[in-house]
Amino acid sequence: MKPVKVGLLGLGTVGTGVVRILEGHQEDLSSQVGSPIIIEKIAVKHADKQRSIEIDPAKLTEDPWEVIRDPEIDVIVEVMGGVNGTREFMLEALNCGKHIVTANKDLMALYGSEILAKATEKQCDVFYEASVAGGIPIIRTLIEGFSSDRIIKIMGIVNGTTNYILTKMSQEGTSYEDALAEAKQLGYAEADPTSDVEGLDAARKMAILGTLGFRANVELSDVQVRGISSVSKEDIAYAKRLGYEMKLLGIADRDEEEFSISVQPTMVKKNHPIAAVNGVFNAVYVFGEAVGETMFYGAGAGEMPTATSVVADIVAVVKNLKLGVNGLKSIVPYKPKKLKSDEQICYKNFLLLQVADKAGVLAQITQAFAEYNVSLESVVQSPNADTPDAEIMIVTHRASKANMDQVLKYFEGLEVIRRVKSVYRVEG
Ligand SMILES: NC(=O)C1=CN([C@@H]2O[C@H](COP(=O)(O)OP(=O)(O)OC[C@H]3O[C@@H](n4cnc5c(N)ncnc54)[C@H](OP(=O)(O)O)[C@@H]3O)[C@@H](O)[C@H]2O)C=CC1
Ligand SMILES: N[C@@H](CC=O)C(=O)O
Ligand code: NA
Repeated sequence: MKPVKVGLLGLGTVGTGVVRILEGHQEDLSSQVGSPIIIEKIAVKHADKQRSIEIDPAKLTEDPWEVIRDPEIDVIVEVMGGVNGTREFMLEALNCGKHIVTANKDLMALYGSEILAKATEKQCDVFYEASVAGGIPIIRTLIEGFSSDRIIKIMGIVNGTTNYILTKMSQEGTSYEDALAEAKQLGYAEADPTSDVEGLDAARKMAILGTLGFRANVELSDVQVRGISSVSKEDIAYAKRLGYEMKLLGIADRDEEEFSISVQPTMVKKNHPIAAVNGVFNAVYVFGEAVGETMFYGAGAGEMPTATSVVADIVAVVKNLKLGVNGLKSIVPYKPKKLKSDEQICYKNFLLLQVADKAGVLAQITQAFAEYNVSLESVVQSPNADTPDAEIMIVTHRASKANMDQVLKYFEGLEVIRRVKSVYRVEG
């Protein structure tokens, strides 16, 4: 049994987990694929860095090209991150006939179609299960499990860092800054956590899920993005008071052939299963025309859950090697991309307004909604303890994004509205 040789690019949080699993589960793995899987070489930035695992120093290099061009290596496992440079490494690895396993959603969201096309040309596998929702096998599920169905909606908590922060703020009253520092320390956050908190990491993952679910080429620029940096403890408290949990939700939904994809802080009704997903856990809810409701749950980030998906992808590559069927499994989007207009994007909204506490105010506000055909589900007014003003919480029925934008514009000219404090999408 000739061993299958793996070259690792990166030995950080995820790379370390990959080494641990490949070493710790070697017997199980080799009996599944019929060969030992061994790590031949590892590229790192700092070869002399102290590591939490023991590594033969002869395997380490600071030159990724040495790994990519090593003729002994069959599979390149890319867990170093980044886009520029990494894209070139991946394309060259494919040119050298090597299969790729990557956890890099930035790369797959931006250059996935180029990399997958090259893989098909070179009859190589490119698997990227760890790039979305860490340890949850959601990519495999969309490609294989739902190959027979038509996906109508995908709704996901796909960023562990922000779910950790929102959960800490909601359940323990932790400050945003402290919760983010903890998420960094636990290895959940990206090298630059701005992409977590501003929703970009989730947007990249939703672009990948949208492409797989709708079989159209969804690009990052097609995803409307808002992060959690403006979510206050007060917003979370108001959400709770009305029976909702605040979550950073990626939502991809379609009507017939037209779809929209967004990432935004969303108030989710407490009885929806996704509202109960807390901490670093992720969940992806998928509604298929035939299957109906399904939901997949698990750790979305962290060393061992993410490495589980990476190693499962290595196993898949090796099984294909044995069968001689590499390069056949990537989904090439074949449907035309038709994005919904703002008139077609409809959902419920929550608004928190600070208003003058005097007669006729409510009438002026409801008039604005009536003007733009937005119907209201509930209106709650309460005094504001710190000012002579009042606060009004409003939940609308489903309304088009275009009409809601008009209402908000109208509010800018209303003297009785001191401030629109918050606006959130509502689900469930
Ligand atoms: N952390 C997580 O929970 C998850 C991460 N991912 C993705 O996995 C990838 C890796 O993440 P993570 O393990 O957290 O990242 P880390 O920052 O922990 O590790 C990065 C590794 O890559 C090495 N590296 C960086 N740049 C270079 C370079 N130019 N040449 C050679 N080696 C380099 C570093 O070397 P050195 O150690 O010497 O500094 C380090 O070992 C990213 O794409 C990330 O988005 C996906 C899902 C979950
Ligand atoms: N930073 C990401 C890591 C996994 O993709 C997250 O927090 O989800
Ligand atoms: Na996954």
